[in-house]
Amino acid sequence: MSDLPEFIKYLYEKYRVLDDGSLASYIPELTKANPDWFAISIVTKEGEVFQVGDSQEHFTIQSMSKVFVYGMALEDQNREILLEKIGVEPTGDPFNSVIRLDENSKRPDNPMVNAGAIATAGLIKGVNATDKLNRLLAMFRRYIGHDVFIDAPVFMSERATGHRNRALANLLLNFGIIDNNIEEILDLYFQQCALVVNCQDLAMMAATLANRGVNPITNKQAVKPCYVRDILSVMHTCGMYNYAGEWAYRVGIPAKSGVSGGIIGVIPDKAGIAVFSPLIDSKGNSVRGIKVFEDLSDEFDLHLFDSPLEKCSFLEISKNKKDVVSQVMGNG
Ligand SMILES: NC(=O)CC[C@H](N)C(=O)O
Repeated sequence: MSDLPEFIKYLYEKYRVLDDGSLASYIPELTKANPDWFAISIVTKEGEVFQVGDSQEHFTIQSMSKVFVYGMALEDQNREILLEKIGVEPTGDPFNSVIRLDENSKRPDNPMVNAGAIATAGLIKGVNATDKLNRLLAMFRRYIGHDVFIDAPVFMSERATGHRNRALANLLLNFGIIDNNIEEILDLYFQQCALVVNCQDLAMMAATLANRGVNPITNKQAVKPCYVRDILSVMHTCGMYNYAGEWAYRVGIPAKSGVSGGIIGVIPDKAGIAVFSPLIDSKGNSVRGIKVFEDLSDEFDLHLFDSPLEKCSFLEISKNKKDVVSQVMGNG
């Protein structure tokens, strides 16, 4: 019997009361989120689902989309062409910074920051804008396993206010990274960010990556297995922006966050994890999300560099922790 269901309930209770952080407000529509929303979902590579809280609440995927669109660009172009246009170096800068793109004058540092993600959107193939969007939606559908749609008000809200992203796109054009259909590329980028998901969907998408690109429920291949390694590498080094180093140190799970308050993490060959709580810190990462991932990583030895000898059998907790959990949950 796995201890996981009880443990995530415990984490939910432990961090529900934490109300640090604030709602993202630079995209006006995101301020409509309820700060109390909180969910933890885990999907194993066999398709088993464990979850607690508001796991069916809808929100937009925001920057977590960058992971999946990067995978699609890898398939559409190939590794070398992509590397010429977009690097794989962490920036240490905020996700929406223009500084390094201008200073480097060549290419965005990585596909997980906005500059790199806009460049990635520019590399998606299709005969016209509609075709590109349809291909993108079909790709998301393969990961999630059911029909998907775009939140039009969030899309319009970001399109109307995304001046910084527009500035990045203009710099990318200046450096010859994207061609001059800037508004079309930005639309695709804003649309991918406005994809509607819930926490369970996110965990399923992460589980698909954990399962080498195959959705554990539908058994459909969402991305070619040879690219999963590339995707997880950039998640590991760049997925948490200017917190990526500390995250790799403390949590050690390839992950990606979004300003709507989600964080996805991939445990290769085991499971996908998603936490959703819209209160974010100054770096754009969910406050409760970080805490939950830290505890899960510690408790189940999920850090990539935990010694294999010390790793406990997946999803079982220690006797001491069991006592703490029982006390908090009121059944000890
Ligand atoms: N970190 C994020 O989630 C940012 C995504 C948002 N759509 C933006 O471009 O600013």
